[in-house]
Amino acid sequence: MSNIYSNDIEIIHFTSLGYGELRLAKKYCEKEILDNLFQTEGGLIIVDAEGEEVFPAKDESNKEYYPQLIPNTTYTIVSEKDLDSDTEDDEHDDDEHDDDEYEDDVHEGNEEHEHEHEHEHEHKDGDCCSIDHQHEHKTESGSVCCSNQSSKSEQKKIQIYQMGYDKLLKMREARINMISKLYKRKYPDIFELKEEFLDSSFIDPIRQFKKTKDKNDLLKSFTKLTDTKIYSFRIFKLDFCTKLLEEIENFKNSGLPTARPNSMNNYGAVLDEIGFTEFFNQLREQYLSLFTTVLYPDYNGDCLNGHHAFAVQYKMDREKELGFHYDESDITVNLCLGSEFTGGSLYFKGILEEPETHNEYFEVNHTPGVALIHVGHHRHGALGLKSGERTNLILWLRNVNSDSRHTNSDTNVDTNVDTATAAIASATI
Ligand SMILES: O=C(O)CCC(=O)C(=O)O
Ligand SMILES: [Fe+2]
Repeated sequence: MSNIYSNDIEIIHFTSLGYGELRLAKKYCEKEILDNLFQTEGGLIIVDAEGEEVFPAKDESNKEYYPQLIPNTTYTIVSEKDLDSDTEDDEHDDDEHDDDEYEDDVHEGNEEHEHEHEHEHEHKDGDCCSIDHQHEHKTESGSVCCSNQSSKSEQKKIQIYQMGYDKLLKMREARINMISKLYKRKYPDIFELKEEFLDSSFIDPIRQFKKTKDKNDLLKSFTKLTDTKIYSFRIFKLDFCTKLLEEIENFKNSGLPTARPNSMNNYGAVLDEIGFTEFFNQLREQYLSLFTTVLYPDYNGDCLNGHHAFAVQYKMDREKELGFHYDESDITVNLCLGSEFTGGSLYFKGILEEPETHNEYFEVNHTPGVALIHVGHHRHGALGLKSGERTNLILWLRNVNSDSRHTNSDTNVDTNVDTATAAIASATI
């Protein structure tokens, strides 16, 4: 695996059994930091690609030592606690064969989003309560009292899901804390949204609309691309896009913990984790919602109250394309930040819940500074990059109450939605 970081810092890749992946500079790979980032609570086990346990390890005199981790290598992190609960579950599970499939999902996957699938699975099965209800109904002892009707095995599933979800939240919190303490921002002034960042074609119609209340004024700078409600428009001035791109690079070169932006894209960064949550809350509340209310009232565009903001990156020697999928959002904004590239166009093939649109094929090229807006369940993918490097800012906008998969009762929906489910999968089709 080549080193993807431009300033040659030594990066270690970690995958955590069932809890996602992380990249981290070697200089941060101390035991305490790994314990915290992976919430192993002291029971850290590090396994190399050959399945050898490299930590805990003992030298000839039986003294425990911490290993030298090799850059550009992937290690698996396991916590003793997870192994313990795995064993306990197995012991109690002998008479509950119905649960086997579920147990496999929980403990053997290595993607955060597998929790998401479990959640979907529960809905398909007609479970009585969503994860958020479980949160609310949790008793002090941690047991779930969701419904008298739910069977013991269902309750157990819920508990396991809940534990995984809580752990994902804590892991996310640990990353955010570490980043807020150690990250040296390149452009500190861009972390707070200012009107001067906005392109005049974005802000002028808004000013006009506030005077006239005429929706046609608002939509003046939107170009309709398809009858299936794909539009293009500008949001930020180009020099802001360049600064944001440089900030993302600066963050990646810091070697601080970077989680995958979602379950499909391997490269990029979660902007909410590096300090942009309030920025995008304001962009959504004060500006984007005006447009989505008019354009997408039937897709929750009039009641958005949360987001997941991330950057995706494509480069010739690593990820070049993105498979066919739909987003875990109500509305998606996709803004090309640059820099120089050919290829990588997006293609769209109809909205998931609207079969009459499924024979659509619409391709659109990216232009730095230009954003696309589309229905989250509009099925799409990205064609292969032909040269250069492409970075896009993606905003998954949501009404967090409309679908339990999007909700997170631990966070204030008006200030930040996302989430452990930042895991939140784009679903592959
Ligand atoms: O590559 C792109 O611009 C699209 C990314 C995307 O569809 C996604 O992250 O959900
Ligand atoms: Fe997508």
